Amino acid sequence: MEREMILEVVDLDICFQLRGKVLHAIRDVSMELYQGEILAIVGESGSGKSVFTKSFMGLLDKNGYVAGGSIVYFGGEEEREVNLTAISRERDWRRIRGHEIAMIMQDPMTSLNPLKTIGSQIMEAVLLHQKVGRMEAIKRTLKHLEDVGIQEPEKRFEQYPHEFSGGMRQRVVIAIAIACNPKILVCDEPTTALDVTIQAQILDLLKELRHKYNLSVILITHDLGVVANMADRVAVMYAGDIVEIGTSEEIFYDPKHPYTWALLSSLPQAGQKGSDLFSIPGTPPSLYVDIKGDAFANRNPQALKIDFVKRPPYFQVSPTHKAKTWLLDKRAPKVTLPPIVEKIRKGGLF
Ligand SMILES: Nc1ncnc2c1ncn2[C@@H]1O[C@H](COP(=O)(O)OP(=O)(O)OP(=O)(O)O)[C@@H](O)[C@H]1O
Repeated sequence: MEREMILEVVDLDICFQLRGKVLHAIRDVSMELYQGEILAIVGESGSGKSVFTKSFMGLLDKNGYVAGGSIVYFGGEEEREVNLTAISRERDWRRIRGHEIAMIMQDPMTSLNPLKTIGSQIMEAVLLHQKVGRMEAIKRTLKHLEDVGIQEPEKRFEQYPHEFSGGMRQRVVIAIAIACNPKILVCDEPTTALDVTIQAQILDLLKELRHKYNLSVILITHDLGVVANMADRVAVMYAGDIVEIGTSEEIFYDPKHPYTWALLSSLPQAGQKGSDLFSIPGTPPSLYVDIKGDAFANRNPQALKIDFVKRPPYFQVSPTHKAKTWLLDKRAPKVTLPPIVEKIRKGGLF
């Protein structure tokens, strides 16, 4: 089946000006997002996940700017293409933000107004984005509350955010996002602040809603474990670049980039104690200087000579899978896979 593209990013570069220096946060990134899919973006803190997705909504901090490349959105009114990188006026961003592309942040309290009932906050979004009258807006608000799994919606409508638990608040934030009728929902670490069991419920809810509302979901997380049962595709981000992208199966069972191996190796395994957990040695390179070669080379025990000299291009592994690593070059030597990667390949972990 032909998948319909909803967003296409080509050769995107994003920089920040800071105290007279330039930080190159997103380095030449290309990516496609398809209608109705869940794409997870995983990577360590500082790898650029938030900056990348904020650029789709005109939410970069004031000292940030797109230095090159394009972001094209295909779902605009009357299916018009919109070049998001060409938007500069706040008024034009407001037509996209929320309405076409909505975002859910880690801490629901930052997006809720503590002084307004949750019903009125969802209803505001309905009135603004769904162009209906008051009575219909109330009906739809109650329906959205039900859709996000909040029971007794009539009673809950009148309550304030402090009367909700953390997980319930996140459901309210999701209801507000849904009420804006977006085609893309960006979820930035939506469950990090929640208990493990609640985390799973929120992720299940997102899975359910993407079908109900035909949403494309971008799930940002630093935890590869979260995405195993959730995402259709996974993009692995390192030092401002997507170094590997593929279907969930491909990333978990046939990963190619040493950074993806390292992320998989740091997943907690059954029976492991805190001190046994593997953490990736070293630190990512500074984004203030031009990075030579493969940005992961200095942390990669199996790095080749060329990794320190020349940036790898994408090597296509399958029609849906590609990775930027010289190990995929025909001339590269065979290397041994880390034990956990071998174990997962043999079906030992998921
Ligand atoms: N306003 C800013 N000025 C300067 N640098 C910035 C600014 N905002 C972000 N950065 C830098 O851009 C890089 C990418 O940051 P980003 O927040 O996207 O990372 P992340 O992968 O989302 O991390 P986390 O998981 O911690 O949220 C980091 O080096 C960060 O310090």
